[in-house]
Amino acid sequence: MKKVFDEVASLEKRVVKDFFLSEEILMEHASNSIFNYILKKFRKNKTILIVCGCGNNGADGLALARLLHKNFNVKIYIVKEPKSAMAKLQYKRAKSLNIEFVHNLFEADIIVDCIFGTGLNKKLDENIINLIASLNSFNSFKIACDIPSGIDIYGQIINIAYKSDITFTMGAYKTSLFSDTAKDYVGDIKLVNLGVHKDIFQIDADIFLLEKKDMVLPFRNNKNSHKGTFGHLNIIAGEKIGASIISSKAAFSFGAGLVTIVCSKEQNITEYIMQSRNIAQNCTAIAIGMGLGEIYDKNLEEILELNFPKVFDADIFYKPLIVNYLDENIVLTPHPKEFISLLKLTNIADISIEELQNNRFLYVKKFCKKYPKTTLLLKGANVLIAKDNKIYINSYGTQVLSKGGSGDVLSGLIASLLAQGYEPLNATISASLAHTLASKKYKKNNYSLNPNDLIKKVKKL
Ligand SMILES: NC(=O)C1=CN([C@@H]2O[C@H](COP(=O)(O)OP(=O)(O)OC[C@H]3O[C@@H](n4cnc5c(N)ncnc54)[C@H](OP(=O)(O)O)[C@@H]3O)[C@@H](O)[C@H]2O)[C@@H](O)CC1
Ligand SMILES: [K+]
Repeated sequence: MKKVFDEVASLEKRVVKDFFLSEEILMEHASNSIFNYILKKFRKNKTILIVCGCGNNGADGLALARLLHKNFNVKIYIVKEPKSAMAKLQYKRAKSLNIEFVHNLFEADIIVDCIFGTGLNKKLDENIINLIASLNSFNSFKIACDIPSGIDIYGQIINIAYKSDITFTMGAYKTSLFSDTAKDYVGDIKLVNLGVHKDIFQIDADIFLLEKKDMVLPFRNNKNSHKGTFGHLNIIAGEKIGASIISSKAAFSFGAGLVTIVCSKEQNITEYIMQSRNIAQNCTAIAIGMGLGEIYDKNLEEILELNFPKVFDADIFYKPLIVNYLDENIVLTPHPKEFISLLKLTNIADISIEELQNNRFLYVKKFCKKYPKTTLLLKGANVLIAKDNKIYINSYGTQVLSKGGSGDVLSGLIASLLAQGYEPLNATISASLAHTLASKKYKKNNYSLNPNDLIKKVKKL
C-alpha cells in the first residue's frame, strides 16, 4: 500500500529545509516527469498546448514547455500573468527560448493543464469556467499537472474541473485525488518523485492507497484438512432471501468450508448451501443485514449478543440496537445512505448524503475516532476502509459494480474470510480488493455484470 496525504506543501517545505533541496530542484523533477512521459508515449510531430496559470502550477507548465520545445510543436497559453517568483522566472526562460505563446485555445494533440494546482483558493470566474469547458470539449489527450484544475484540496469541484486522461501528482498521493467526485476527472494517477526517494519525501501517514499485492487470497497450505477447517459462516436471512443467497454463494466460492442460511422457512436455494432455523453450533462468523427488512428487536438482540465476528450490512444500519455492539468483532459495510443513518444513530452527525459525499474522509475519520476498534467499509466510487484511525482507499472499483447484488457479493466475501479466521481489517481489505479486481476482469461491457458473473471472476483471481 502507498501513503496518501491531505496536503503535500508541508512535505515539500520539509525537504527544502532538512535536505537542502530547493523549490527549483523540486519543480525541475516535476516538469521532467511529464516531459519523459510525453517523450516516450508520443511521436515528435505532435502539437502540445500547455495552459498555464499564474502560480507554481503554471511555473511547472512553463518549465515543461522549455523541456519539450524543439522535440515537439509546443504552444503556451497564459491564463493569468505570472505572479509567483518561480512562475516569473520560468516565463522569462520560456520567452528567451522563443517558444510560441498563443492567445486562442485549440484542439492540440496533447493538452497539459497547469492552471491551478494545490493553490486553488477561490471560486473560478466566468472566463476560467469557459476556458476549462473548452479544453474539456477538445478531443485531445489530456494531462493534468499535480491535480486537474478546478478540484480543490478537499476533492470537491466548486464550478467545473478539467477532465484528464492522466494526472501527475507531485511528491505524494493526495486525498483530494480520491474523493468520489474526483474519480471521473483524474484519469490514471502517476506519482512523481521530486528529487529524493519517496520514503524520504514522505513522513508517517494514516491514509493508504491499496494495491493489488495487498490482497491475500485464502490459499491452503495444509493438505490434511476437512470442511470444518475453513469455518462455518451463518447468514441471517431476512424478508428478501435473494440477498442472502447471493452472499452465501460468494462466501462459499471464496473459501468458507460451510455456509448456512438461517431462515424461518425452507427455501429453494443452491444445494451446497445449507439451511437451518438456528445458528449452527460450530458457527465461526455471522453476516446479517442484507435483505433483512423487518426483524423483532428481541431476535436481533439474541444474534448480536453472540460472540462471533460479524458483518453488518444494508437494513441493519437503520436499527438503533446495533449501536451497543460496535466492537472489534464487527465489520460494517454501509453505502452512503446507510452510513448517514449510522452517523445519526451514533450521534456523530446528522447530515445529508451530499454533505457526506463531499467530505467522505472527514466523516469516516469522525466515525473511527468514536469507534476505533470497529472495521468500517464505506461503499462508493472509491471505497474507504477504516480501523484504528487509519483509512485505506480501494480505488479499483468502476461503474461495472453499480448493480443490485454487488453489495451482497461483497458482504459474502468479507464474511467468508471472517469465518476462515481472518482478522476483521485484513478480511475487509482482501475481500474488497477481490471484489473490485474481479469486476475489472469482466470485459464484455460496463453495464451487464450480474452477481453470478462477479462470483465467477472472483474464483479466477
Ligand atoms: N512548492 C513546491 O516546492 C513545489 C510546487 N509545485 C507545484 O506548485 C503548485 C502549487 O503552486 P502554488 O502554491 O503557487 O499554487 P497554484 O495552484 O499554482 O495557484 C496559485 C495561484 O492561483 C491563484 N488562484 C487560486 N485560485 C484561483 C481562482 N479560483 N481564480 C483565479 N486565481 C486563482 C492564486 O491567487 P492568489 O491567492 O495569489 O490571489 C495564486 O496566484 C503545485 O500544485 C505543483 O504543481 C511543484 O513544482 C513541485 C514543487
Ligand atoms: K493543474
